[in-house]
Amino acid sequence: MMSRLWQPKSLIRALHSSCTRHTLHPFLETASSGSVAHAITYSQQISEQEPEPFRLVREQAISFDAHEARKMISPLQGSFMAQMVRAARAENVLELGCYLGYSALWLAHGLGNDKGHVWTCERDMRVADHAAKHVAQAGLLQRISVVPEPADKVLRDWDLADRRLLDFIFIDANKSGYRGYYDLIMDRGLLSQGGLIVVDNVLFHGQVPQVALGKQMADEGKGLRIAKKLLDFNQHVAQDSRTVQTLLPVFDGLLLVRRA
Ligand SMILES: C[S@@+](CC[C@H](N)C(=O)[O-])C[C@H]1O[C@@H](n2cnc3c(N)ncnc32)[C@H](O)[C@@H]1O
Repeated sequence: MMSRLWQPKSLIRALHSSCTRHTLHPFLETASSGSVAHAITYSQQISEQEPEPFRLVREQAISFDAHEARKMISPLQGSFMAQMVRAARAENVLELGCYLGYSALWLAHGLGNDKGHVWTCERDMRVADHAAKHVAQAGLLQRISVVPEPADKVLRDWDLADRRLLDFIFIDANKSGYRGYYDLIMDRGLLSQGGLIVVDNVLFHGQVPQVALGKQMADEGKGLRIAKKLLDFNQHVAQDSRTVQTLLPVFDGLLLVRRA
C-alpha cells in the first residue's frame, strides 16, 4: 500500500486534541500501528476493487521509479475519487498533476458510460509521454487526454466556449502553485454551478496543522516551506465567500471545495 494511506499516530492525536467529538473512528485513536494498518487493509478489501488495467499501470509506475511512485494516490483513494466524480455527476473533469496517469484512470472510472472526459496536465514532457501510453494501455484513449503543459497555462488557456465549464477539478500538482491555480479557476469562472474542486495533500504529512499551532518542525527546509504555502492556501480558501469547503483528515488531507 502506498505511504499516502499511512497516518502517523501523532497526526491522529493532533486531529483529535481539540475535538469534543471524534472526526475519525475512535478506534484509530488508541489502536496500535498494526491495527491501524489492518483497518486500512480491511477498508481496501471492502471497497471497490482496483480494475486490473489500473493495477498494471500502478505496478509499471512503481517499476519506473519506486520512490516517485509514492506521489500517486492509493487504490483506496482512487475508489474515493471515482465516487466523488460520480456523486458530482461530472462530465468535464480536469486534473492538475498527472504524473504517470494513475489517478486520471480512476477519475475516468467515475464518469458515466457514454459521457464525459478527463483532461490531465503534466509539465514534465517525458512523464506525460509515459502517462499517455498508460492511458492507451488501459483502453481509455477516448476518455482521457494527457496535456503536456504546466497547470497555470492550461487554466489560463482553458477555452470556455470550446470545452464548457468544468464540473470536477482535482488539484495534485506542485503545492506552491495551489493558491494561484485556485484563483485562476475562481477568477476565470471555470467551475460549473455545483462544480467541485478536490485538493490533495492539504495536511502535508500532518505538518500543516503543526505549523498552524506554531510548533517547531524537525524539518526546517523544503517541507516547512511547502507546509507554510499550504497553510496559506487553506486559509485563503476558507476566507473566500464564493465557495464552501470541507477539509477531510483522510489520506494526506483532502480539501473539498464547492461553488457557494
Ligand atoms: C503528486 S504528482 C501527481 C500524481 C497523480 N495525480 C497520481 O495520483 O497518479 C504531481 C505531478 O505534478 C507534476 N507537476 C508539478 N508541477 C506542475 C505544474 N506546474 N503543472 C503541471 N504539472 C505539474 C509533477 O511533475 C508530478 O508528476
